[in-house]
Amino acid sequence: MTSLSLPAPAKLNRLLHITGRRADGYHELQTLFQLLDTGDTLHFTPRDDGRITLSPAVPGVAHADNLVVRAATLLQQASGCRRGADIRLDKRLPMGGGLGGGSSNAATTLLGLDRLWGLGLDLDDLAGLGLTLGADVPVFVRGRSAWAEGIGERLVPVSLDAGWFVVIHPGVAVSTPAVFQAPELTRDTPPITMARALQEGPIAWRNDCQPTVRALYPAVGEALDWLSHHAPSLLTGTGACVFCHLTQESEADRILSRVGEGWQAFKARGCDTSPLHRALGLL
Ligand SMILES: C[C@](O)(CO)[C@H](O)COP(=O)(O)OP(=O)(O)OC[C@H]1O[C@@H](n2ccc(N)nc2=O)[C@H](O)[C@@H]1O
Ligand SMILES: Nc1ncnc2c1ncn2[C@@H]1O[C@H](COP(=O)(O)OP(=O)(O)OP(=O)(O)O)[C@@H](O)[C@H]1O
Repeated sequence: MTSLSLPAPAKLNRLLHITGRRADGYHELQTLFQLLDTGDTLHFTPRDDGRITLSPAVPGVAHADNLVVRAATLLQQASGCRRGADIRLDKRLPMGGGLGGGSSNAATTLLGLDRLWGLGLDLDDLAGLGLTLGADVPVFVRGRSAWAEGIGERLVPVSLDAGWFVVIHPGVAVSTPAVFQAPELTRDTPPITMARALQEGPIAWRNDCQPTVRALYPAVGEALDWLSHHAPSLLTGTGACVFCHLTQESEADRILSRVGEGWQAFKARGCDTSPLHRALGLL
């Protein structure tokens, strides 16, 4: 195989409950991951000398810290593969946006290089490797919108009401560790069953991080207030992005045409199966 171009889609957390805190400081969550048909694109070309190159560099992220490079190196170590790759990353997703951009880049790298290097690892192996890179990586490796528990690694595929989403980035980067360290964060939401969450539907869905993020980042609150005038709106992950769900594309276009300057906004379609897995013929 000479080269491979693959999507790295975004996710939204349509519900996010924090149900506890583990001894290692990580938080136990219940969440509904919604995959989107929009995201970054990665291009992989094999090398025989074992080197991993990445271009262009992601501003503010050192080469060795980039989740693409970390995923590629981890895969080399886990498989004993001596091949390398030149990787190009077309970045569209905002960083620190709660859209899982870095995690999705890592998942696409794991699946892309597994294919390019002919390793034949299965999705269980790749999801296990991915979890060591970040809590959001496994859902992108498995490629299905899902109900998730644990720190995001116990996944049950679900079919969500796909429709359209308007996503607004209010121009601030939110630090995920800072939100999870905030003393006032709700950490004791009683666990619910997946069946109950799905039965209650979007009207009842909320994000336990939202009050803390509103307090720490007023710009996020402003975006939420503005979008809520058009449709019920929520924070995704730890932010900074906020979103609303719409049945018609024309409603999304109408809202987008009114978004003021200073905010980055886009529309995307929800999907139950990842564009990555469709591109690889896996689902
Ligand atoms: C909030 C979510 O976006 C929901 O999808 C994810 O749980 C965050 O996943 P992520 O960005 O992949 O997070 P990681 O890179 O694994 O963790 C970043 C930091 O956030 C905190 N963290 C993250 C996830 C979690 N369940 N509990 C935590 O306390 C930890 O301090 C961790 O050091
Ligand atoms: N390839 C990458 N793309 C984006 N961020 C990266 C990448 N590699 C490392 N990072 C680091 O990871 C951090 C989180 O980036 P990411 O785009 O995944 O945020 P996020 O959308 O808030 O993710 P999540 O929803 O998983 O919390 C960035 O601030 C950056 O320092």
